[in-house]
Amino acid sequence: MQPILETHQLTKIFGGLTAVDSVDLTVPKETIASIIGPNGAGKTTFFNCTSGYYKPEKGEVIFDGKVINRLSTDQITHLGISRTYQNIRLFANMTAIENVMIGHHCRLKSSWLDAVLHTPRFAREERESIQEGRRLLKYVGLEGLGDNLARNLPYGAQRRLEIARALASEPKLLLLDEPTAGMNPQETAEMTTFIRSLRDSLGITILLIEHDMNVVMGISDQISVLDFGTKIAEGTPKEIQSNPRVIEAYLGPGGAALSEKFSRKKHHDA
Ligand SMILES: Nc1ncnc2c1ncn2[C@@H]1O[C@H](COP(=O)(O)OP(=O)(O)OP(=O)(O)O)[C@@H](O)[C@H]1O
Repeated sequence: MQPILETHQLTKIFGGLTAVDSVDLTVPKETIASIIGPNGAGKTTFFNCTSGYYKPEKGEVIFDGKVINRLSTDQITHLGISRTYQNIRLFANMTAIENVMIGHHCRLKSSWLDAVLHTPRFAREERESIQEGRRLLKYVGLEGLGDNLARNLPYGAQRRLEIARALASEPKLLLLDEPTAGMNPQETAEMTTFIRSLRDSLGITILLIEHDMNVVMGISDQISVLDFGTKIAEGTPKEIQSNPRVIEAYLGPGGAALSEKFSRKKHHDA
C-alpha cells in the first residue's frame, strides 16, 4: 500500500537529550496507525516534528511524496495534515461553531481586505463556512450545540469538538494525541468507533498516540513502539503484544520472562 507519511532518520534533540532518535516510520494510506511507548518515549515530540511545530535536527518527513520538514505549520496544514492535542486546546471563550470555523479558515480564499470591505466573496465564504461548521458538528455528534461556549461543553464533547476543528481543514492525515484520555469506558468505545469511521467513511489516514492498550490493540492496523526516542518494534497488534522488547520497555528488564510466565500460568489454569 502507498505510504502517506514517511520519516527517514528523524531526530529531535533538546540540549543533551535526544527525544526522537533516527526514527524511520511509514504510515500507509487509509490505515489507522498507532505510536505507543512508555512516558517520555518521544511520541508527542514525533508528532510535533511531523506537524511542523518542531524542526528536526536531522532526517526527513515526507508527506504524500513531498518533503515537509522545513515547512511552516500553516503550510503543512494546507497540504493536508491536521492534529489534536494531548491537553485539549480549544478557544474556550468562543462558541463551538466558531472553533470549527477557525479550522476551516485555511481553505478560504478571501483576504483581510475582503473581510474589511465585506465583499460578496467574503460574505459567500462566511455563509459556506457556517454551513460546513454545522455539518461537521453534526458529523461528530454535536448537532445543536454550535452556540455553546467551548468551555461549557462536557469533556467528551470538547474532545469531539477538537476533532471537528481538525476535520475542518480537510486533512488527508489526522494526528490524534491521546484521543480517549480522561474518558469513561462508554465514551472511549464511542470514540473508537468514531475514529474507525473517519478511515472507513472519509478515507482519512489516522496516526494516533494512545496509552489505553485496549483501544490501541482494537483499532490499529499498524503499531510502532518508541522507547527512549528510538523505534524498538513495529507490526500488527498481535505481533506487538508478543514482542519481548516491547514487554521489557513497559515492564523493565526481565519483564518479558515475567509476562511469559504469567501467560503460561493463565493457559495452564484455564
Ligand atoms: N520542549 C522540550 N524541551 C525539552 N525537553 C523536551 C521538550 N519536549 C519534550 N521534551 C523531553 O523529550 C522527551 C520525550 O518527550 P515526549 O513528550 O515526546 O514523550 P512522550 O512519549 O510523548 O511522553 P508522554 O507519554 O508522557 O506524553 C522527554 O524526556 C521530555 O521531557
